Amino acid sequence: MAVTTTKATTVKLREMKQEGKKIVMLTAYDFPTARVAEEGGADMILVGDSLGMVVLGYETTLPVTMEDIIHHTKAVTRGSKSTMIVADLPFLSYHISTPETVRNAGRLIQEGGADAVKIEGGREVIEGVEAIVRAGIPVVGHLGLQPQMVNQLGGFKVQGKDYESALRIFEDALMLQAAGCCAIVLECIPTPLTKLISEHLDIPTIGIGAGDTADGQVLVIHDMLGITDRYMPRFAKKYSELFQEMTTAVNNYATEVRDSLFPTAQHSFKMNEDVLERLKSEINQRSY
Ligand SMILES: Nc1nc(=O)c2c([nH]1)NC[C@@H]1CN(c3ccc(C(=O)N[C@@H](CCC(=O)O)C(=O)O)cc3)CN21
Ligand SMILES: CC(C)C(=O)C(=O)O
Ligand SMILES: [Mg+2]
Repeated sequence: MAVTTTKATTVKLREMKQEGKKIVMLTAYDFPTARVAEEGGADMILVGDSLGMVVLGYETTLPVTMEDIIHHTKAVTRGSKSTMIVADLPFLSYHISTPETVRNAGRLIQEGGADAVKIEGGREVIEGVEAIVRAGIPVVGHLGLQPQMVNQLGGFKVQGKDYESALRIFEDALMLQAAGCCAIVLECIPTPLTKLISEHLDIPTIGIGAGDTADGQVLVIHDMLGITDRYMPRFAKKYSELFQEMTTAVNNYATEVRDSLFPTAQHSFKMNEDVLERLKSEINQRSY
């Protein structure tokens, strides 16, 4: 049975912040991860473009397309009925024009079945955010480390450490709230900056590598379950070692097959003795 009984909404998110209740967000990319996130009690699921890295094996999130996100969002919505689902707007889906931005955000809702969309960026995406919100689509902002900017940043690095960049992120957060965002993800910024932003906003902040001063937390499910054998960001905590567990299971299966220990009667099907005898004599008679 689902732990979360009522689906989080934009209104509920604000209430949770006011009541000091931390918001729990987790990524999911398919039916089983959505089931686990929902049954585990997440308030929100993010179909992140990180799927390009943890599911599709790319080096960055840049190759991820609208079709990829829609395809995976459909699987996630089939796996979770009572959790608010946010889908990432992928690279190039909101950079060309405002009409194209609204169209793409709308596709994530209409085709994917998401409840809200997330968009990376600050002042440069305000026009797009306002237009999406005007269409009735809840928007989550994303500041600090914006992985879609990796080639300009020269790597996945902590942001907002100096005065100028910290002030810029702070101002961008206020502008995103004014533009109608229902929450803002803060990625890889110093904890004191997260605190300042969270205190000055009415909408909740959701941190990843942003310390304990955000109004909620988000992690990539493959990181926290330990499903990946790739590098892990330092901020990601492993609550399980599933890659190791799954590899051991595969290894045990391989050994049992090679040693003829699997399958046993338990995993096999019987045939009526009479039927078998008739079959054997018929095969003999026809001399196959
Ligand atoms: N598996 C996975 N987990 C994530 O959290 C994640 C993704 N993929 N892909 C999209 C973005 C990219 N993210 C990342 C990826 C790597 C680091 C990382 O390695 N950071 C260094 C610090 C780098 C520095 O500041 O010098 C670290 O040691 O954590 C950080 C964020 C977060 N997101
Ligand atoms: C890291 C989170 C915030 C994200 O944007 C993603 O998973 O794509
Ligand atoms: Mg993302």
